[in-house]
Amino acid sequence: MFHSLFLKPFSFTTVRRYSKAAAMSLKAISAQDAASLDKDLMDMGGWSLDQLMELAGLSVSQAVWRVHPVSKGKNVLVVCGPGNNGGDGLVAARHLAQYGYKPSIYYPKQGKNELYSRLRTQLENLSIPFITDSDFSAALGETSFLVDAIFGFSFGGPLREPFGTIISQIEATKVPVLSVDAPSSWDIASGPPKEGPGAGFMPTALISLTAPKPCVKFYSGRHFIGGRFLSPDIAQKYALDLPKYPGIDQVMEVGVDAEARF
Ligand SMILES: NC(=O)C1=CN([C@@H]2O[C@H](COP(=O)(O)OP(=O)(O)OC[C@H]3O[C@@H](n4cnc5c(N)ncnc54)[C@H](O)[C@@H]3O)[C@@H](O)[C@H]2O)[C@@H](O)CC1
Ligand SMILES: [K+]
Repeated sequence: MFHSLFLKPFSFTTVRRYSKAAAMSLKAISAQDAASLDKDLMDMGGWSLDQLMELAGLSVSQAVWRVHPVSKGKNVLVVCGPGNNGGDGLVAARHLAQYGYKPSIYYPKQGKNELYSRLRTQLENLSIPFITDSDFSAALGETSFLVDAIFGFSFGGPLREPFGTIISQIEATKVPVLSVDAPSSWDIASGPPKEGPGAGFMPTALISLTAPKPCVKFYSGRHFIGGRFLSPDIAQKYALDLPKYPGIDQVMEVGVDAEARF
């Protein structure tokens, strides 16, 4: 099932801030279809997971630059989950180091895929620190920006520890947060939990990869689209819009408040 996302009417200020192309409507993709789309890209489209993750992570790093340019503070804490959303965060951290940031990574439950081990090696070779559980609170206090790469479209069910505690800590901080693909702890379809960790979690910015997920209708904040690898045939199969990225950008801001219509 697909949902259309239409941007709220733009004020004069907003029109000046966002290009006409960026004011396009974008259709959302369900978690199930997002997983199926990825499989199609890899099974039939000739893509490998590494390639998709590299482009997703590159988009994330460019969104960080837009929201929090290095002049605003070099310390960026990237919190990574055990799946591919965490992998996007690892790739983004590598780019951020190349851009002049000082990223650090909190990776409490590293996934088993050897791809994550290779990304970790690349980061360690750039002397990017992986912080320990006991240092997480202090790192939260010291960072000027946080990337939430904990869970993406495969998140489901009540939060299992240690992630409930981690989300609560992030929620309690005043540090600006960019969430990758979905605010972690939010149900991909029904949005923020009614109570408990994540119930009050509203990141400063969100980057949707390939297409917004339905939970974006509960989101208010800066919203970007990234993952510039969608081909027209796949877009057509899933009835998605092909975002009109400007020039060589890997990311495009699509509006401050997106509103889903069902
Ligand atoms: N086409 C795209 O847009 C691409 C998306 N990618 C990324 O891949 C993500 C999806 O990756 P995955 O399918 O690996 O899944 P996720 O990274 O969303 O999460 C899966 C992990 O979270 C754990 N988990 C799920 N629910 C939990 C709960 N309630 N409590 C604690 N742990 C829980 C699972 O055990 C699993 O380890 C996307 O959101 C996106 O960030 C890219 O890496 C590749 C291409
Ligand atoms: K996330």
